[in-house]
Amino acid sequence: MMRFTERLRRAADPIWKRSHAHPFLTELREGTLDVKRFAYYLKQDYVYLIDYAKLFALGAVKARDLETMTVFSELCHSTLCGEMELHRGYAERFGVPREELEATRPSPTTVAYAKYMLNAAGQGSLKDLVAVLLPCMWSYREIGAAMAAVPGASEHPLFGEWIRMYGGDEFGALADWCIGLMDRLAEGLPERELASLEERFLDSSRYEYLFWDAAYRMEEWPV
Ligand SMILES: Cc1ncc(CN)c(N)n1
Repeated sequence: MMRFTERLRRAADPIWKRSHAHPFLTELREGTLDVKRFAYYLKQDYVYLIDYAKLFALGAVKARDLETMTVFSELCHSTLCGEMELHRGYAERFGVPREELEATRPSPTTVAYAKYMLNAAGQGSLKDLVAVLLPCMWSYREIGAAMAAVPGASEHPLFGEWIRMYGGDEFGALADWCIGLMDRLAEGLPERELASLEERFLDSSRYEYLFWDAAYRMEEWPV
């Protein structure tokens, strides 16, 4: 029988393909992305990750067993002290002080995506929370691995560090754990509930696409 996450991956394929083909990612892979766009992305991603870390904290609260609770608290810690350290390192290279990074005004897309996730997770149970966060972990792992396989991409003087983080084994193992958890939580659920989780997963996948697009456009509030 097909695993639930296989069904999710298939359903999201047209959206994920659009992300892989987005100029933000093709130019990042080729090393030609405008540094201004990359810096904009990192600042937006930094404030997005603050809410994302809260999502993991909420996962620890909603977990029903100690193992799940422990991994969610590790995910929260690794976001705040591992992933966001990458962003702080880049900010330092760009001469952006830490306070300025943290005070970044979230773009309309950043607000919409982060609040969508927190709202869905806050109102639902652990399976809803995992369905909304899964595209974030899984698509970055897929994007990172694809980029790391491009000869020379991981050694790029600017983008290499980003590619090594998301294409690396540590990030990959955490993404795998989230995939396994989704499958376990979906076991035995009626089709109506599976379809609702799939919709959550697809909406987050759409927001992932929008996030790349907003970064490429360097989206700002119109007024
Ligand atoms: C928007 C977004 N989505 C996912 C990830 C990977 N944690 C991220 N850094 N930023």
